[in-house]
Amino acid sequence: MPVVTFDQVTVAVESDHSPAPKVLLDSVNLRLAERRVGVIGANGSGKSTLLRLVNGLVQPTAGTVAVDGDDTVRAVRKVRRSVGFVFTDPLSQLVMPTGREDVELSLRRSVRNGRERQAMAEAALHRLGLLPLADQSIYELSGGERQLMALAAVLAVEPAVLVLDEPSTLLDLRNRELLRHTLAGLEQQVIMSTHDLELALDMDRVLVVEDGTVAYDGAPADAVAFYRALCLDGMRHPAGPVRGPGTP
Ligand SMILES: Nc1ncnc2c1ncn2[C@@H]1O[C@H](COP(=O)(O)OP(=O)(O)OP(=O)(O)O)[C@@H](O)[C@H]1O
Repeated sequence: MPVVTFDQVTVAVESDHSPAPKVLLDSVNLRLAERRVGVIGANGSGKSTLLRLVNGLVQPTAGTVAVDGDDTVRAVRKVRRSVGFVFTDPLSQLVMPTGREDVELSLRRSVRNGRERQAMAEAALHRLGLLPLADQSIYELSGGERQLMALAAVLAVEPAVLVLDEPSTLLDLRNRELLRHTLAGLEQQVIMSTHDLELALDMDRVLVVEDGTVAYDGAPADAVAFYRALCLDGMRHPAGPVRGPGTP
């Protein structure tokens, strides 16, 4: 299994609202060697930032991130060959008119032979039940269908590490189960952020990100319990308890 390491990683950006930089992640240390790593946490806590560091889409302001010892900044090309990244919004990823063309484009670098590439694309589309939609315009697909198509395009090249940023947001129950089943059958390492706590429970290890730090790191059930407590506590302050409509 690949090993992804974060060594004293801080990400800070210039802020329009304050002279001090805004800290998105603060001194994160991690060694991820499990097959299934989940990342959960509130909106804006830093999950996407953490994931984007793994393939060099975000660079650390301080510290280093490495995949099997390869620095994600200095060896970014090598890292990107082994790390596949699936975005939350499939339209920021799918660039070709149809899903089939997109999957074939993904394979272009690694598979020179055209027929072989077509066969591999066919297999990747088949795996996610997408063959009937393969030649339809991307813009005529539903959000969930596009999300699966983006996953097929990344899975086709069989990256050693698969990073998924909230992959189930647009999926219905059936397709969410298909995603779970697909992830369960993958050989490679998966690092996935999600708001779907049931999906998080399928992982081997779960990180809870809170305000730019890893507030909990451990077994999925414990991490989910920690996160629930954190959220419910958060609802009690600073604005007071959340009241439903009609609450006196
Ligand atoms: N380039 C940037 N410049 C300024 N602020 C940023 C930038 N990227 C992210 N942020 C801020 O950093 C924080 C963490 O963002 P991030 O996208 O990592 O959160 P998240 O946990 O993935 O949230 P969500 O669950 O809503 O997707 C947010 O407050 C966000 O507004």
